[in-house]
Amino acid sequence: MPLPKAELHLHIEGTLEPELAFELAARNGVTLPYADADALRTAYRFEDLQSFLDLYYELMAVLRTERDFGDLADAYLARAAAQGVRHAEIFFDPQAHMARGVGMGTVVEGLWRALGGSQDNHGVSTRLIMCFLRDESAESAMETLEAARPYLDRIAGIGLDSAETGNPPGKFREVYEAAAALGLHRVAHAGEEGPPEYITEALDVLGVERVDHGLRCMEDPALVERLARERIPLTLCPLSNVRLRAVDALADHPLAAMLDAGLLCTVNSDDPAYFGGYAGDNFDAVRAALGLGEERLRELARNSFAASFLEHDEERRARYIAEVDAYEFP
Ligand SMILES: Nc1ncnc2[nH]cnc12
Ligand SMILES: [Zn+2]
Repeated sequence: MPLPKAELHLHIEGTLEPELAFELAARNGVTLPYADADALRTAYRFEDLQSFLDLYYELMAVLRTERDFGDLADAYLARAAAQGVRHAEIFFDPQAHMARGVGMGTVVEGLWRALGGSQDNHGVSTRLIMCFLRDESAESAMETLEAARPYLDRIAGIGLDSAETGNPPGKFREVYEAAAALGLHRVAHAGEEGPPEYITEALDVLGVERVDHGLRCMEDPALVERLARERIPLTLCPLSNVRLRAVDALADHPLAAMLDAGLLCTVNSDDPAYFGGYAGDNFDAVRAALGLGEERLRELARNSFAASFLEHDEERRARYIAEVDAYEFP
């Protein structure tokens, strides 16, 4: 049995495996510019975040119906469960679908087909986090929040993703204020490719409760000290960082140094179909590359539940953490 863990940084569109992409393309009469799943896989060589995002958005063309979104999420939940994920907080990018004429209702209700039965079918509790695309306008983000109003009983929080450089968090101050007034949780990608100042801005201007990635905080010792003191969770994605060249190699990843600095780190998969591994694969990879011992792995798993939005169910959180404490490594 794998180490129990929560996954807190997972883009559902980034779980689209090439085989499912071709199946959905055939179902929806969409032509993909690749001969087959293997040919598509060979295109997964990225220079940086933008070169990944270009392919990520291109492949979304196959997602059209509620059934498609449900099948996508169900496939993820099955894989995640097999790797010890007990709780998943799942990002989705509605603007990328609405721009193609796929409505908010299709996306949310489609995802809910899988999420609604996830506890019973996979033993995985879930939360849904709606992300705004930071390379789109602040007005578009606000319109997206408005479009989500009928579905807010399904949505636990908001996030901010897509091309970071040149799109600082402060651009989205108003929509984050509006989301806070609606009682939504707030997170944002910051410090993946962008500078440490974006992390500070996400905290101070957007009021985020967790920072997604946050890797580049290590360039600013005062910021590291603050993040540690305030117990701000960071959702790190080691295999993503290697594939998108935020770090040269896994052995150079600062995760161990971040834990030593007292940061509340978690390990997640980001876009597992593209980056070579799901949550458990990321744990295995850092264990091997960084020589993390059992207590460090247990700390990462405990952190994932401590940082999750389970405030409505503290009993469940305590049960998950007790499972981590009792876990015996093989
Ligand atoms: N790693 C990442 N960074 C920013 N936006 C994303 N969208 C999907 N994956 C992302
Ligand atoms: Zn991400």
